[in-house]
Amino acid sequence: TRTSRPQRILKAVQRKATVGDPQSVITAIDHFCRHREWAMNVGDEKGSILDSVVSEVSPVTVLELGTYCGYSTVRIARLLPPGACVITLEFNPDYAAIARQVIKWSGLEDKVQLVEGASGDWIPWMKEHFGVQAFDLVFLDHWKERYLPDTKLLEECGLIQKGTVLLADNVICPGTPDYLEYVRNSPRYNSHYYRSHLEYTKAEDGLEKSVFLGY
Ligand SMILES: CCc1ncnc2c1ncn2[C@@H]1O[C@H](/C=C/CNC(=O)c2cc(-c3ccc(F)cc3)cc(O)c2O)[C@@H](O)[C@H]1O
Ligand SMILES: [Mg+2]
Repeated sequence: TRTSRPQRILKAVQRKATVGDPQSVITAIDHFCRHREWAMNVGDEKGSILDSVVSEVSPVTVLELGTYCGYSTVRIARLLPPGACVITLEFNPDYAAIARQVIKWSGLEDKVQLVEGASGDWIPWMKEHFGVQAFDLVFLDHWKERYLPDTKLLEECGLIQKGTVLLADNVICPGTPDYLEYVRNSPRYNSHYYRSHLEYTKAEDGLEKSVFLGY
């Protein structure tokens, strides 16, 4: 096909959403993915759970792993108070380029730092390069087999501290069994499963929220 699916998602935003109106960007993407072409955004149902966790945590610094088209980046950034920001890592340059435009259309670029590169390469530099002391909230939505190694790397780098909340997408579908086993069995995390559905479908999926209890 001439264009990529992310390019068609951006077109839908530019056609249907209002510049500077994050909710209209979210609505445009959800409508496109529900009625035209499925895509792996967290979606409206799980997105509402994401919203409630963001509001509950009211984080100052958020890390998102896996930007894709920027749908969940916009969901998170629109709820952040002035001075708070989300750092989002994306290693596919084409997806990053689309996400930058989606984030710009929503008018939230001041609250978002999109970093192009692999999570494993960038996490060790977060303190030095971005002045991050620790993350208040981490949203995991990248390659499912990277959830556990990146969580361990975040721990080793001291970027997860007492009270840090990890929120993981897709713990059922496609599934992240090793990550789930780790956070649910570790004495250092308090975990809760939010049962929901795979974006835009009736299949079961859910989000796992894990609060770090400290060492
Ligand atoms: C190297 C570390 C690393 N560093 C930086 N960026 C990275 C990265 N690894 C990956 N990325 C980027 O993140 C995004 C990938 C996300 C991967 N997500 C799913 O696979 C997924 C699948 C389904 C589903 C598909 C088909 C079904 F039938 C059912 C369910 C549903 C979902 O919600 C899903 O999130 C892309 O932008 C990658 O470029
Ligand atoms: Mg996902």
